[in-house]
Amino acid sequence: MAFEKELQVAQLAVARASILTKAVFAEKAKGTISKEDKSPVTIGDYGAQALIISAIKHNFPQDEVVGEEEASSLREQKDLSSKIWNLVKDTKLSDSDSDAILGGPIRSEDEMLQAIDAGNSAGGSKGRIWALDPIDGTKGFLRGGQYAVCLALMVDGDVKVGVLGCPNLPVKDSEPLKEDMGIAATDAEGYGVLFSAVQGEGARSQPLTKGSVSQGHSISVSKVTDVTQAVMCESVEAGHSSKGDNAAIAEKLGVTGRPVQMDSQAKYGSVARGAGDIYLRLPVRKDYVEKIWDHAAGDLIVREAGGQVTDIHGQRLNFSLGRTLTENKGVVATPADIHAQVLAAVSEVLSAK
Ligand SMILES: Nc1ncnc2c1ncn2[C@@H]1O[C@H](COP(=O)(O)OS(=O)(=O)O)[C@@H](OP(=O)(O)O)[C@H]1O
Ligand SMILES: [Mg+2]
Ligand SMILES: [Mg+2]
Ligand SMILES: [Mg+2]
Repeated sequence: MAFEKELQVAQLAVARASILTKAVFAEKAKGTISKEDKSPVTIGDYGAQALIISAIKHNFPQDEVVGEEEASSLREQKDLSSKIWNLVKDTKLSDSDSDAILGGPIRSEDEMLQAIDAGNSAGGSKGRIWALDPIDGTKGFLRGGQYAVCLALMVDGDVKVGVLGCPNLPVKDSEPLKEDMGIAATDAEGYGVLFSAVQGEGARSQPLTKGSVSQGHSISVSKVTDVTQAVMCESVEAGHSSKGDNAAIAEKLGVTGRPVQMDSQAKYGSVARGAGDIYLRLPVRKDYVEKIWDHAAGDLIVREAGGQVTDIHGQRLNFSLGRTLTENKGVVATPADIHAQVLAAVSEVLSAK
């Protein structure tokens, strides 16, 4: 199998970081992390980024990382930094062999800050570059809803490995999508999924555990042929995707059900395993440019599951241009069989505006 080591490290690193994000959420729920400590999401973001980058650098020292967060402001906030360090130093996988693969614990607070800083790659079309979103769907994380820990490896600008840890999604692939699904599910029985894909080798899912990873099982997009029966998913935040355009497209397609709103790349995971059929992300503002870490893992996972992912103009997402998707606007992710039909409706609605 290609990229076997990379896949294993990525899966374990995402699983370990998810332990931290769940701990942060639990502390917030208990009130141990208060608003004065900055938002819990900041603590989770930095902590998860540090853990994942240190695992990548331990195994692949030459690789670069495009990470969402950077540590310069954290260096000036000593209290916040030591709070994050207290969580990071104690976060480990319960299986010690698996934890050792990641290089074991980070050794010092300074090393933690250095790891966060190492997410500063400019990206591009040359070499091995990881794209990392330590918490995608920060709003969802805060409300106890969907969020994802997202990691992808690109080689020469092409996504080769993608991993999504979704702590609040149901384990069962066929569970129908619901808006309140997994609300504050942190560690509840039956919740937490780890999606993965390697280019050319299909997409898989398995329970997101605290210990180790397995082969998982193969997943595929839904076989929906009658688009009127499709389940659509969209962002929760109106500022991230145009709800009005989405509704107009649904009407044009004759889709009868209401769209399911969920935060984060959990939408890509849901389409990849056929729990949802159509993910539309329609630009709200002309000037917003999508970030590669918000899409790289999900793009590969959906395509490897038999889906098609393009922007609103039908172009593949181009991850080789730097930290952003400068050539693309919006996202249309569906099973390959209905993509042309959905894209046609998207074009009609958007060009009529
Ligand atoms: N204006 C605008 N348009 C499009 N996208 C935006 C915009 N502003 C922010 N973002 C990015 O959206 C990421 C959150 O993902 P979703 O939009 O899928 O989830 S949500 O339902 O809106 O929370 C979110 O990722 P995180 O910051 O990791 O949460 C942002 O990178
Ligand atoms: Mg994000
Ligand atoms: Mg994020
Ligand atoms: Mg953010």
